[in-house]
Amino acid sequence: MAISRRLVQRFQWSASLRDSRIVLDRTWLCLSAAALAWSDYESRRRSRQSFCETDPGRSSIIKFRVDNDRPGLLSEATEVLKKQHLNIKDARISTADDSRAEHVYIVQDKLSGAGLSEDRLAQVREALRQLAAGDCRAEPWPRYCSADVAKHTTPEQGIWVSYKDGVYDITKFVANHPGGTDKIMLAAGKAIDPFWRIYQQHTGRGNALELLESMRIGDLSDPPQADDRSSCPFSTDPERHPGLIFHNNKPCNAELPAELMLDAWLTPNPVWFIRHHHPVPIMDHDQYRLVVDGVGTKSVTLSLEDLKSRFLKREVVATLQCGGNRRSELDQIEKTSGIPWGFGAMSTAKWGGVYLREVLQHCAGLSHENVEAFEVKHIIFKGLDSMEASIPVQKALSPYGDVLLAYEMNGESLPKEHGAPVRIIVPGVVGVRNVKWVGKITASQEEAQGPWQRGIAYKGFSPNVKELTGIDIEKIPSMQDLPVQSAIVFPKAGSTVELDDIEVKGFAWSGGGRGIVRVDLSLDDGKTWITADLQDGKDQAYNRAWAWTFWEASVPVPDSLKGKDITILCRAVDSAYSTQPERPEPLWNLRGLNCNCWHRVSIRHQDD
Ligand code: HEM
Repeated sequence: MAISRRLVQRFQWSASLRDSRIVLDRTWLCLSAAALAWSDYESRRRSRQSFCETDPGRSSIIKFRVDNDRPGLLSEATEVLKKQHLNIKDARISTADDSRAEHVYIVQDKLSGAGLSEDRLAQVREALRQLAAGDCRAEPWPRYCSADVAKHTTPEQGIWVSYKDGVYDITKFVANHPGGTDKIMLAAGKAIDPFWRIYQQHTGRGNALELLESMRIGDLSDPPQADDRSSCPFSTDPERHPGLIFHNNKPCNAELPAELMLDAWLTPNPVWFIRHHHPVPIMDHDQYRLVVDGVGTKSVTLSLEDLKSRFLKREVVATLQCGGNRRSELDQIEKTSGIPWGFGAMSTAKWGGVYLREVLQHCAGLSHENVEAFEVKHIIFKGLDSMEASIPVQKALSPYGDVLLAYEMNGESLPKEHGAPVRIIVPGVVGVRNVKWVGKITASQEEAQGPWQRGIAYKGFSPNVKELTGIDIEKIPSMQDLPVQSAIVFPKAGSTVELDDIEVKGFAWSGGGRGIVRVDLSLDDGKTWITADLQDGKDQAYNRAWAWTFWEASVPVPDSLKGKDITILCRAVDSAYSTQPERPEPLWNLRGLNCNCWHRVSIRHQDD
């Protein structure tokens, strides 16, 4: 029976850990990619050109087909392989409806770091046969050279890439790539190593390496030389505050720790959350030029000094939140794809700069008449790091939209980390539109290009959508305003409280400038509620409440819960009387965006 039809269950070794931990991988991406990769394996093997029967290559494949699979056989087999002094780079099982199964192990000789000679393969085969009746084949992993990889650049020929010493068939994965089809296709037929040196989020904490390994089809006979560390594009990134919670460092993605969140309504600059897509660009402020152009404008070029001297300085207090904030809660239902943020991918600052609308209208001549006449719909921001995003022209030009070209943050010059010399602040709108290090602003009839606007990165799908083949992504609107949000910051999950009243503190915020009208807390899963006192941020202007509102409450512990585990939950209501949904399950989406369900914190009450 073909492997594709019976690949219903798959275990994957984390190649980087190489320990005995088996990871049961249920991600949509892995499953579909793995199923397809393995179903294609046999046919590719038959047609391969440069497979060398005698050269052991860098790894070997052990295929162990058993008639009667049983629980624990995988562990027993891996023990046998370890005793044979093998590194297990990957392990998978495909099971049929009956009790037959095929175990596939990718192994490497511990001593030589290479695949196994014919003699060693025979020994391994014999050792495995002692475990269960069935057929055991051991063979070298197919070997290809870069020239073979280069021949595979279209869906018809298969889209292949190489990474270090591996060759991968990514044909079926391309449409599901979170960074967009255009970006991944840049590497079709090539080594992805140089691309991943820039986008190092792939080799950080996420699941990209595991995904890639699931698509492996062979070894690369002429791998690129090891990275030249001195050319690391991140070597000039700024020093970072050690108190941040780092998810990645290249590029940096770090969140504000809960312990520091409520210390000040304006988050201190050094502990502001960081969400980068690239290395931090180095920019001499005297050389900085901002180009403003596009349909309905007369093109202008402005220096930092022009912005400071030719326009009134404005100040706006705004909270920014990443669209993936609280993604880790959705990951608990089923792994999504992206940084597993807690609730700290948001922070607040007083931004100083000039109104974008004043630059567009008074300097570049983008009047309301021109917007109508030239059918301008979007304002596109291009960052010097090659990030690109856009917002609707209505938001950019609204006298109440408060979109800023910011050169100050909390009274200081904008730090490099946060976009110096100039960044965009789009209050009330998802963080990714607040483009840092902005070099060009363009009025356009079209949205910005790229994965962060048109790709899947910031688009919300229904919980049913687990893979994107056949879905017209362009038709799904990209995120702009964010929904109402709140979280309990204190007490911390897992802590113990002793008093009869629990002091609970947190924040609430909503997109689109909608203020917070109420925050409710419950200790009995929403049967009864206590209303919190709103603190800093409660008096912001109608529909211009761009910053978060802090809240606190003293919640009496009922006798029935004294001395027990208690789950505290909160939900906020915004000025549109929209409130947070109860459960995360109906919010689950492929990219893990917009998680704003009731926030729950479990603690223990200690009764004296
Ligand atoms: C070939 C195998 C590849 C795999 C398995 C892969 C996988 C992934 C995954 C899982 C993510 C989400 C990461 C996260 O948000 O934490 C991602 C994002 C991304 N990928 Fe890839 N990728 C591949 C190739 C590439 C290539 C060759 C490029 C560039 C030319 C690229 C560019 C990007 C970009 C720009 C993002 C978005 C990063 C961000 O928003 O910060 N990827 N990829």
